[in-house]
Amino acid sequence: MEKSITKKQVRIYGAGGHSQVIIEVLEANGFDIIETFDDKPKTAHYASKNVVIGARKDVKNFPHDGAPVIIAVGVNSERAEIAGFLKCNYEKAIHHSAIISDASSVGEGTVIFAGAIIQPNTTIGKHVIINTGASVDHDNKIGDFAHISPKVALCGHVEVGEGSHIGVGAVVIPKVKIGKWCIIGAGTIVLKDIPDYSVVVGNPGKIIKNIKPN
Ligand SMILES: CC(=O)SCCNC(=O)CCNC(=O)[C@H](O)C(C)(C)COP(=O)(O)OP(=O)(O)OC[C@H]1O[C@@H](n2cnc3c(N)ncnc32)[C@H](O)[C@@H]1OP(=O)(O)O
Repeated sequence: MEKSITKKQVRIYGAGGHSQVIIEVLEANGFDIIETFDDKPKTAHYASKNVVIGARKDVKNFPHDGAPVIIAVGVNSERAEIAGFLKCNYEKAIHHSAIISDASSVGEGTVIFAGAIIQPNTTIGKHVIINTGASVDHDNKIGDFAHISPKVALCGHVEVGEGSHIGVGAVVIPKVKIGKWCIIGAGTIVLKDIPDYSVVVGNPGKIIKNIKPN
C-alpha cells in the first residue's frame, strides 16, 4: 500500500556519494526520505539505507505518483536520461547556507549545496547541480542538467548550455557562452565562447577534444 504523503516527504533516485550530500541537505530542511532507488542497489554507497531497485527495470510499476523525487545522480547525461523516463513531480534541495537572490529562479529537481551563491537575474534550469561554494553571478543562464562544480566562479552574463559540466575551481569571465554538453576541466580559465560538445582545459582554456555522440 502507498505510504501516506505529506508535504515534507521526498524520494531519492540514486544512492551514490552525491546522493549522500543531497540527503543531508533535505534532512536539515525537515524532509523525510521515504524511499531511495538505484538501478544497481548492490553498488550503492556504503552509508545508503534501504535502497531498492530503480525504474529502469520496470518503469511501469515505478511509483510515479506521490512524494516528489530528486534525481541524485552526478553524471549529467544519466540525470537527463532518468528524467526522460520518470513521470514524477520533482523537489529541490537547497542548503540553508546557500545565498540565492530573490530575483533569480531555480528549476525543479535542482540541488544547491553549502555556501553556493546565486546572484540576481540568473536562471538555473531543471535538474542542475550547483555544488559546494560555487559562485554564479548576475544575469547567468544555466541550462537543464548542467553541473557547476565546487568553487567554480561564473562572472556576470555567463551562459552554460544544457548538460555541461564546469569542473572544480574553473573561472569563466563575463559574457562568455559555453555550449551544451561541454566539459570544462578542473581549474580552467574560460576567456572565449565555447562550442557545443567541447572539452576545454588550461589557462587560457583551449579545446582539446569534441565529444559529440555519434
Ligand atoms: C564533489 C565533486 O567531486 S564534483 C566533481 C568535479 N569534477 C571535476 O571537476 C573533474 C573535472 N575533470 C577534469 O578536469 C578532467 O581532467 C577532464 C574531463 C577535463 C579531462 O579528462 P580526460 O578526457 O580523461 O582527459 P585526460 O586525462 O586524458 O587528459 C588529456 C590532456 O589534458 C590535460 N588535462 C586534463 N585535465 C586538465 C585540467 N583540468 N587542466 C589542465 N590540463 C588538463 C592532461 O594533462 C592531458 O594532457 P596531455 O595530453 O598533454 O598529457
